[in-house]
Amino acid sequence: MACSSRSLLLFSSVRRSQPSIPLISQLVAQKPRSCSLVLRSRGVPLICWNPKKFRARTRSSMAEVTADSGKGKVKVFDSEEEVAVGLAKYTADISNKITKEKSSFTVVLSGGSLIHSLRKLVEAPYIDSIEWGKWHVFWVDERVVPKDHVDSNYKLAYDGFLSKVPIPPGQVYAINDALSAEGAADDYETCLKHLVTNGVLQVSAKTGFPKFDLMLLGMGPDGHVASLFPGHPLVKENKKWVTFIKDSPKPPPERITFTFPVINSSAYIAMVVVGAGKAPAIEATLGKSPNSEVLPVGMVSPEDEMTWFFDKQAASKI
Ligand SMILES: O=C1O[C@H](COP(=O)(O)O)[C@@H](O)[C@H](O)[C@H]1O
Repeated sequence: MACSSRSLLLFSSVRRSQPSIPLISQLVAQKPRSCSLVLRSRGVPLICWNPKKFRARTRSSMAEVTADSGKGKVKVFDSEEEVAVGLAKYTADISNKITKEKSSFTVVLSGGSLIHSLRKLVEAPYIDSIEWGKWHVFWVDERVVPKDHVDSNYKLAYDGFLSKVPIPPGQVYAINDALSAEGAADDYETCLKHLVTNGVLQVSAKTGFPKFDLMLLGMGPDGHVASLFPGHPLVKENKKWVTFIKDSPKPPPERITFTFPVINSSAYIAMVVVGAGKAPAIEATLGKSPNSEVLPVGMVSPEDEMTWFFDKQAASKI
């Protein structure tokens, strides 16, 4: 890269060191008199941007509005496709921030539509910018079924995400699918306690519950998060780290789930919600006159930062 105060030239190879969108934005923000960005593949220039065109692209392609709702940052995107790009950028940024500071980055996934929304993270430029070797992956909830069952949240994440990135297999913490719901919840809690003891997982100084770095969560149309359903007594569990349910209103009935004290002790939470079918629960939670009955999604409140990712349909009633 050659860069003078008012002019700037940037070369990069597409596969290994493609500049990230934030880097490009930063460079453009310096307002150099001239700026060429040339992405090269095996020495062959592929794309050339000038800053004026890039600014136009940025404006039209980042159709995103960010606001503060009082319950966290709200990002609304034009389409689900753009939600996926925004989520990839957000996740890569947090991963890079934490992996600069620590030797482990603890990430919790939900099942459901969240995994589809993570698809851009396994594409360039994001996949190449992440220190996958430091990732430790957990599930906020899991269905008590074999790992190769179509209902398994592990299988969903493996097929759509984990099989595409080089996270060491020993740092992917699936439930023990040979156990009962109760046994699997106890076993998972024990596993978390070991990870606290060996320093992979931290504990919140405020609550004494484990403090994960990032939770990437989805929400059901009824406002449930993890396997914590509206009106179910499990939403009030305040001692256990991991618990179980045998009467889930959404099949399959047997599941294990993190409890609210664990969810709310995490540093960052991204709540990813797309589609018109989820707009009523979002209205009840973030709308002008929120419902008197607080849905589980409305109880989510991490220690450091909450960010909501919506497409226009999910945000249509707020
Ligand atoms: O059953 C579950 O549902 C929720 C929401 O799923 P979605 O497909 O409506 O996004 C999910 O977050 C949870 O992990 C899963 O077990």
